[in-house]
Amino acid sequence: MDKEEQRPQTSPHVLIFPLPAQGHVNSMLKLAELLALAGLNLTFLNSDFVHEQLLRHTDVVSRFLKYAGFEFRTIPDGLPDEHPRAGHAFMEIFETLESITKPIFKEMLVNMKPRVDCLLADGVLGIAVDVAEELGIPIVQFRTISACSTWAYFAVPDMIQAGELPIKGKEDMDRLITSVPGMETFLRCRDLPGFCRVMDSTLQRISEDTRKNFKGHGLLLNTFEDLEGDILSHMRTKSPNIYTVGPLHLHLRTRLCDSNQTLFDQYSSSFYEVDRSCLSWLDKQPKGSVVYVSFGSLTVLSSEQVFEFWFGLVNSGKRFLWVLRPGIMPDEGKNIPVELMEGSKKRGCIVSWAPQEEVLGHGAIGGFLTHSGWNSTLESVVEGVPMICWPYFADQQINSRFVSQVWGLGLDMKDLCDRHIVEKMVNDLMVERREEFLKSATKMAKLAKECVNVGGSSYCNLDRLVEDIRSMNFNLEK
Ligand SMILES: O=c1ccn([C@@H]2O[C@H](COP(=O)(O)OP(=O)(O)O[C@H]3O[C@H](CO)[C@@H](O)[C@H](O)[C@H]3O)[C@@H](O)[C@H]2O)c(=O)[nH]1
Ligand SMILES: C[C@H]1CC[C@@H]2C(C(=O)O)=CO[C@@H](O)[C@@H]21
Repeated sequence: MDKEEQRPQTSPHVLIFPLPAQGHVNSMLKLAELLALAGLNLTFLNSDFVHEQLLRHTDVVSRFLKYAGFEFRTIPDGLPDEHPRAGHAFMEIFETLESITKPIFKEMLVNMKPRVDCLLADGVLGIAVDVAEELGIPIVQFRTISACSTWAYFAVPDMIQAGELPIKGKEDMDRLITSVPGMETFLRCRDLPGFCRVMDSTLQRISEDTRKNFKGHGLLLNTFEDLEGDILSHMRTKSPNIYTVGPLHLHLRTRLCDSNQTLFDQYSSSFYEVDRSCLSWLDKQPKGSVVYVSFGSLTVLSSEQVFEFWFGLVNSGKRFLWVLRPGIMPDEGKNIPVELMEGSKKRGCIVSWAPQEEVLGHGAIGGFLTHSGWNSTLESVVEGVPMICWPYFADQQINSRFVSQVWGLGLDMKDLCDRHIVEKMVNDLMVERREEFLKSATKMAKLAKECVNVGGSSYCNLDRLVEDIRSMNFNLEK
């Protein structure tokens, strides 16, 4: 039987379309498997480039063969293969998604068999909302960032109207912002999503896409009520139908174990070769003694910045596991000082890409120096690992403010890159304030697990989403 004949005929056909970026594909694949477990027919639309990386570095495509109604399709993202797809240059993808991908996507939807009954699109893909409207296809949007950052982006027009944006230079960065409901007492200019620092077409695009998130059949968020309930209550005054279904990686693990599948086999959806040797290095380290350092898939650092972090880590005297992703440091030519080489030999392990979920779950990890990408933040929350936050761009600035100021799960190193500060913050997190942070991190980890267990808010919201998608297909269920 070919794929079409295999699809369960009484289930709606949902097309899932993530922004072609690691942090979006990771969470969308978790969601896709959860929906496949619920028996929906699914098409997962990757960019050609992303799909090539997944085929080269993972077995994720073969993993989904067990779901009868599941199919991968691909589409060009419009960028040349050699494009770095990282740093601020990543934003160029939005131009080619609009000019090249959008017409191909529309044509694909028109001709797809079976027809697509519902689009489940990335909340930052305005092109999907436009095409869904043109073709009259129901759409649910999944914004892969935190509720707090989504809400801040939603408020950008209000901040402009109130004269709170643009930010008026370095001396203005600690001014409190009062136009984001629920954040009036702690949100400074410097904590706004990074794109708010430059009033350009990028901010306008994301702000407009965010306003679209609050239209359509509903908004999915990879978060949970106990973490962001206060902000979610404000958001629900503008969009009553918000499904909090996260933490998705834990939610999937829980449901697979509940469905008596073989114990959840950790699978990778990485765009890079995963170096698992760091796990055996961790096995030799004392409990809670290692700082894990990773800045995600899009961050780009100068060699000066890399050396400031490196000196700070070595001078802290703590053990560290550091991910130096291919392309993170474009000006790689600098010579590495001998004291860094010596210090790293004694107490460090450096890899190009790690099995991060397993690393954060390893007993040797005592802290996480992170860029505050939302998946990394949730993965650290789930494992009860305190964080030092060094945001690079986008939603990361506001995530780091909530981690430190609202949730009490770590320290905010925003806008600083100095070896002495790195050293001090590592020691504060791992020694001086260790018990304080471990107490709040352990409590939040417990709440995360309760939300994805049977009867928990995220568990119930996912069931509601599946039923709502089914009910959209009135002509299938009678
Ligand atoms: O060595 C590594 C490093 C990271 N990861 C994984 O890669 C993902 C990284 O995602 P995230 O932490 O969200 O960071 P980015 O890759 O930077 O994600 C982009 O997308 C996110 C979700 O929209 C945003 O929150 C970020 O700001 C944005 O940069 C996570 O699942 C990690 O577990 C690995 O598997 N191995
Ligand atoms: C490069 C970033 C532009 C916006 C995207 C995003 C979002 O707001 O959904 C978060 O971080 C990045 O993945 C994207």
